[in-house]
This record gives sequence, C-alpha cells and structure tokens, in this order.
Amino acid sequence: MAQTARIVIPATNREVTIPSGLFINNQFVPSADSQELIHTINPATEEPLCSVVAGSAKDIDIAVAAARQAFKTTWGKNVTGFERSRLLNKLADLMERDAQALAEVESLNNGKPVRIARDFDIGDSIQCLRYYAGWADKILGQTIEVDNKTKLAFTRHDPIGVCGQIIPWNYPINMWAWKVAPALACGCTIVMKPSELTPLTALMLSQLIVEAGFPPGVVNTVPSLGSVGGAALASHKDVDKVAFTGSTITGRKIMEAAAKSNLKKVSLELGGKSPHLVFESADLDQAANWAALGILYNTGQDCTAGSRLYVQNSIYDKFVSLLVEKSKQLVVGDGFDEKTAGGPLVSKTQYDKVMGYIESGKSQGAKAILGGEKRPGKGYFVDPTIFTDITQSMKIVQEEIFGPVLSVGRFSTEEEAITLANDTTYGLGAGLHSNDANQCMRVSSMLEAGTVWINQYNLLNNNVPFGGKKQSGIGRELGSYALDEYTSVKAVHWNFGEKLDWPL
Ligand SMILES: NC(=O)C1=CN([C@@H]2O[C@H](COP(=O)(O)OP(=O)(O)OC[C@H]3O[C@@H](n4cnc5c(N)ncnc54)[C@H](O)[C@@H]3O)[C@@H](O)[C@H]2O)C=CC1
Ligand code: BAL
Repeated sequence: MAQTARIVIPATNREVTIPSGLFINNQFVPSADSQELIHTINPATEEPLCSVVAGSAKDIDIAVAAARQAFKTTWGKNVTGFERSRLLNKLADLMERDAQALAEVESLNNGKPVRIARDFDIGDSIQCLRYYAGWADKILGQTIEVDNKTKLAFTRHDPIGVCGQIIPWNYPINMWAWKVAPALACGCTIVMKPSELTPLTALMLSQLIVEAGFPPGVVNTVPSLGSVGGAALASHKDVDKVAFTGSTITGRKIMEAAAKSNLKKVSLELGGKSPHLVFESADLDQAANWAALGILYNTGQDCTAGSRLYVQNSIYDKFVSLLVEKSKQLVVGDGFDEKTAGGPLVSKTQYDKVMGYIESGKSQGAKAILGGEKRPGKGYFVDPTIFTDITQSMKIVQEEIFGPVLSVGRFSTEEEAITLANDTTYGLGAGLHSNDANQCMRVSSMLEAGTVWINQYNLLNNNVPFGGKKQSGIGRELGSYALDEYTSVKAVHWNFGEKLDWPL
C-alpha cells in the first residue's frame, strides 16, 4: 500500500496528501506484520475520508526499540536543554505555518469547525510547544547541604525514558501537544498512539517532527486500535512511562497493565461530570455565557464539560431562560464556515451513546426544555439539549455523556450547592459564579476537583496545571507540574571529607 492518502478539502476542492504509514525512526513505513487499516470518516457527512495503516503489537515493539535507541544515543542525556528548546520552538513555528492546513484536516476528521481548530486547539498547541521550549533548559535539581564540611547531596531531574502516549479523539492536536511538549522538553522519547478515530493530524505533525530536525526515533507515531497498540504500550516492559487521556474505564485497564508489566509510571487524565454553580449574586448574563460555553464547547466532548448546572432558587427561572436563549445562539453546522462554532459528534458510536442518554433522561422523568430530539439530515449532529426537573440518581446526572446535554438542578443554600456538586465519583472540573468574594473562597475550597473556575469556565492555560482527583485521574499536565511526570529524580550523595571507621 502507498504510504500516503489523499483527501479533498470541500471548501476549496484542494487535494491534500497525508502520510498514511506508521511513523518510526523519522520514516513512514508499512506494518511489520499486519494488513489492517484504519478507515477514517468525516462525521459531518458520514462519508469515508481515507485509510491509514493500523499498527500491530509488533509495530509497537519496533517503535519502542527506535525510541529506546534514540534515548540512549541522540536524545535523553545526550542533548542539551538549549538544543531541545531550539527544536521545540522550530516545531511550534512549523505548526504555526501549517495551522490552516492542520485545522482543515482536523475539522474533516473530528468534526470541529476549522476556525475553532485553528484559533483555539492549534493556537493553544503552538503556545504549549513554546511554553515547554522555555522549560527545556531549566529542568533543575537541588543542592542539599548534608554536612557543611564533609558531605553534600544534589538531585538530578533525569528524563524518565521512553514514554508511551495514548491520546483521544476530542482534541487530537491539542492532546498531542500537551503530551509531546513536556516529554521532549525533559529529554524523553515518545511512542505516540493517536485515537483510531482521528489519526490524521498526528501523522501530519510527524512530518513536522522531521522538518524541525528532531533525530530519528525521538517521536514515533503508531495509529492503532486501543485494544492492540494502546494495550501493547501499556503493558510494554521497555516503556518507562505511559501518559493517557481518555475514558475512566480505559484508564483503569492501563493502570492494571502497567502494574502487571514493569510498574511503569502512569499519568491518567480521565472523565468528568463537572458541576457548575450559579449563586444569586452572580452577573447572570455572564454566568449564562460561561454555562453555555461549559456544555456546548466542542459539542460537549470535553472532559471538563460543565454538564451539571445547579442554580440558586431565587434566580432559577430568570437564569434558565437566559441560558436557553444563549444556547440557541450557538451556530452549529458547516465546519468550513468561519461563523460556525459547533460541529457534529465524532462518530456514530458517540452519537448513539449521546442519543441514548437523551432518551434515558426523558424516560427517567427529566424535562427537555431545549433540544432532545433527533436532528434530520446527514452527520452526527446533536442539538444543544437542556434537561430540568432532574434528580441526583438519574443516569444523565451521574454519568459522563460527552455530548451537548446539560442537566440543570437547583439549590437553596451554599451548603446544599456544595453537597450536590461533590455528589459524583469524578473530580476533574468545577465552576462557580458569585460576586461575593468570601463565598468564592469558601466554595472553591470545598469543591472536590482538580480545577475550579470562578466567574468563568473551561478556559485553561499552558502555565497552569491540569488534572483530576477522585476517578478523574492521576498526575498533572501543563505548567511546571507536568515536568514531574516526565522526569525521575536521582539523589547523588557526595562525600568529600568524612572517613568511615570500620567495623561499625
Ligand atoms: N477524558 C477525555 O478527554 C475523554 C473521555 N472519553 C470518554 O470515553 C468515552 C468512550 O470513548 P472512547 O473513544 O472509547 O475512549 P477510550 O478511552 O477508549 O479511548 C481513548 C484512547 O485510548 C485508547 N484505548 C482504548 N482501549 C485501550 C486499551 N485497552 N489500552 C490502551 N489504550 C486504549 C484508544 O485507542 C484511544 O486512543 C467517551 O464517550 C467519553 O465519555 C473519551 C475520549 C476523551
Ligand atoms: N479540555 C481538556 C482536555 C480534554 O477534554 O480532554
């Protein structure tokens, strides 16, 4: 099979060539032992896009060996932080140059509008690469005085080694950048497994890895099914760390495989059922904007989607009608129209899952005050859907839907709001809107989540850590905290004066 695939950009009729082989040692190659292909779909039209090679467990072995070789020779401790920084900055420049082309393919493969992919996902990813380029020459240990006259200890923050990185389909480029940038900054090498639903932009980015000048084997990309390539990475004996973003159920499997193989370091960024609280002192218009963004951004396919909204009784009616109006304003449709802000869900599976939750909400007695019906026509589009009259035990209130489906409940006291918010097995994000500063401090300290937004929602920054508590994950991405995930601390004890009397 040719190691390229062609897709046509509908808006311009332009043909784009995408590498379709496995990216190992800076080359696109066929599978060592498999003829399997991954067939990608355009979720806005349900039409096939193109096919790429599906890597096997043997291909993962080959990619890991390439990453290990690079780690021992051309990367790891053999290259200075200054050089890693230079290459990361170069990669960022190339991503910036290709932002439009990447955004168009991301839109075709994932469904998100081109403008959103380019200005948000890719814009943020370029900044992420530059942010970690800044860290690459500042991975510092400590000097620890043990005894003034005779002994000193110091720490080295060594790159952890070969990293398996398993990423999802909801932010294919952005999750790539969040994982690749800190790993490379620290001197690690990578075997990246993109989602089988959205492998195309990871392959395009692999071309940029070569163009930027990274040595062969530093970044390898193996599109593969999760149960094949993902499982092989998680259980690989020569992978030192696995970083994962995806569902809690898969996160559990990865942790188990890591424990059963070589106890590799694991970081997990998993699901959520994030609560969003609106108190009566809040700026209601602004709170409604953020609440709409919280559930509708990326068509709700967001681990921090603010999918449970609780509104104080005294403002409930006014706020809910404001939110319904705001939600209706979202422009959903043609991803190549610069005005469009919402796209389809990524796949038929995801569409069926979300529609199933909508049906379950109705059958369990919740009231759909917006949306809730099948939308005619092609594509996995789901209209913004808002449920009221909910109870805590409903499936739509307890389970991650990953679609534009919001459950709205009510509370009377601050204490009740906190209890409702924390009534979940997840702990990823939480938001609150209030103009009472003391209340903001009190409530934010009580919310069980890795990220709490006050008077905003869903915006993340590359220099601020991100991750979950409870069953939303382990470890932190972004900020200086992500460096801990990719380094291993070595303590060196140095004796320059103490004599040991023997026997003791
Ligand atoms: N936290 C987040 O950002 C995400 C959460 N999800 C949640 O998961 C639900 C199901 O979506 P899926 O695509 O099935 O998620 P998933 O967790 O199965 O997929 C995410 C990644 O894990 C890989 N994977 C799957 N099985 C694996 C295994 N046994 N070992 C190693 N890697 C494996 C996949 O190939 C993909 O690259 C969604 O409806 C949503 O609720 C999905 C994607 C992202
Ligand atoms: N929005 C943060 C990344 C995620 O949804 O997976």
